[in-house]
Amino acid sequence: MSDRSLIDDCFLHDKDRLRHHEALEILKDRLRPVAGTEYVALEDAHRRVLAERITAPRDVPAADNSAVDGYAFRHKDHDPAGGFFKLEQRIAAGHPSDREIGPWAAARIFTGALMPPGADTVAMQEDCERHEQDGKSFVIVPHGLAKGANRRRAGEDVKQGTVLLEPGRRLRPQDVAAIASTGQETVRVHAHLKVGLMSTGDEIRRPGTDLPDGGVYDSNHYLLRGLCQSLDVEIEDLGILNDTADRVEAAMRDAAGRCDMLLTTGGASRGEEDHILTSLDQLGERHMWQLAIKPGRPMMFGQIGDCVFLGLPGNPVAAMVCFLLYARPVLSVLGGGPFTEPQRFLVPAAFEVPKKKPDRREFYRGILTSDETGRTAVTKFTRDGSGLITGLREADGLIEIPEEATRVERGALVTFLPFSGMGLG
Ligand SMILES: Nc1nc2c(c(=O)[nH]1)N[C@H]1C(S)=C(S)[C@@H](COP(=O)(O)OP(=O)(O)OC[C@H]3O[C@@H](n4cnc5c(N)ncnc54)[C@H](O)[C@@H]3O)O[C@H]1N2
Ligand code: MOO
Repeated sequence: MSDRSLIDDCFLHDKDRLRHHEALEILKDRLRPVAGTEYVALEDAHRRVLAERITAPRDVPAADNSAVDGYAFRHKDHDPAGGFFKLEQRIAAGHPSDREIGPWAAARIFTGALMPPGADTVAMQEDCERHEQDGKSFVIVPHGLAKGANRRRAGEDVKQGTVLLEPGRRLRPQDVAAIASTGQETVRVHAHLKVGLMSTGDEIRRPGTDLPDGGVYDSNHYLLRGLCQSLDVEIEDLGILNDTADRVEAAMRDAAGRCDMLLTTGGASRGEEDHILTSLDQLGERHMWQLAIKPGRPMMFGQIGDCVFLGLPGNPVAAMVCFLLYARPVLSVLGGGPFTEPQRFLVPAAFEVPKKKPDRREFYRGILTSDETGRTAVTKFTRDGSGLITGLREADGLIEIPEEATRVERGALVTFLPFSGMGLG
């Protein structure tokens, strides 16, 4: 673990602040899953974190069956010129037949119906011709069908005993479908985490109320609520706290007793009106504060008893960037999942930055576009202010510029973190 984990000087140079990768190491080192487990019906399993290994108890599909509506027969009776078969039976899905297909015989068969004994190949009905003669039915099958054509094999999707899903997986619709395909009707998942959301600042007001001079509407609450909902946690709205030390401390103590995690915004830097830091130090332990990143520098991480504490900066852009980079993996681990890193892609820059401060990692708001040749490229939201929700609204993701970079050249490959790879659809 880093020896810079307890830096507490707001006025350090970036090179002395904790770096992004060191912050991730501290988080990984300190975090353990805390959510208990429960059984839920498959109807309620979407987005929950799996707490058991799912193994296929049987082959899926359970037996050979037809992939099309058509005619099933023995391939060896079908010569290169095609075949003329006597229709002897009719097999629909859910109504298997145990009657053997003999030489030059075929069964009318429908998609999903089990192959009759002896048959190994199916011709699609559109490719066949039917004939009625002397009260009997015949079918002419065209030439060129390979042995096994249009037959789905038992176990071709999943073999009995295959591990379908490991614990820790956040279940997507197709994962729930895979569990359903095994016949299992309930599934063990991690219980919802309880997350307290608290906004701070004398100037902050909820929408729907009058805004006094100098007032600011509490956009961060709705930003964090939505971000948390993408992780399916239970949210407790702790409202807005005024900037008085006693109130902030009492509210944090109270919430920490009930919540698995407490997320605050605002009051993270060390102005005289910023009480989050002092309250955390009074009530619990601070594991990090002040990162060499932009935006998001004053973010803090600590714990109050068993409650994990993340103090996000008040500026909305910094709050969102810190949530996606740090709060999201923290919530995932606490909830029984993996430490989720954002997806990263290298994309050509359709912008340039002539001068960037070294020693800190910067995150710009990135908008996908195409360059002159039609290739996908990324451009930067032009203004850098950390209070501009417009940039977040217009962006498709974040552009990550590493510590050592001092400029960005147009056309150079830059790292792009799509919002869709951080749980935001
Ligand atoms: N002397 C220093 N000043 C500042 C530093 C520093 O290191 N030294 N850091 C700057 C950085 S970087 C950031 S980021 C901000 C964040 O500081 P705080 O977390 O203390 O945030 P506040 O001062 O409370 O608010 C900042 C800004 O955000 C607005 N805000 C706050 N809460 C909300 C909300 N719920 N919804 C919408 N907007 C909100 C608030 O009105 C302020 O405009 O500090 C710098 N200063
Ligand atoms: O984190 Mo602040 O938003 O860097 O300005």
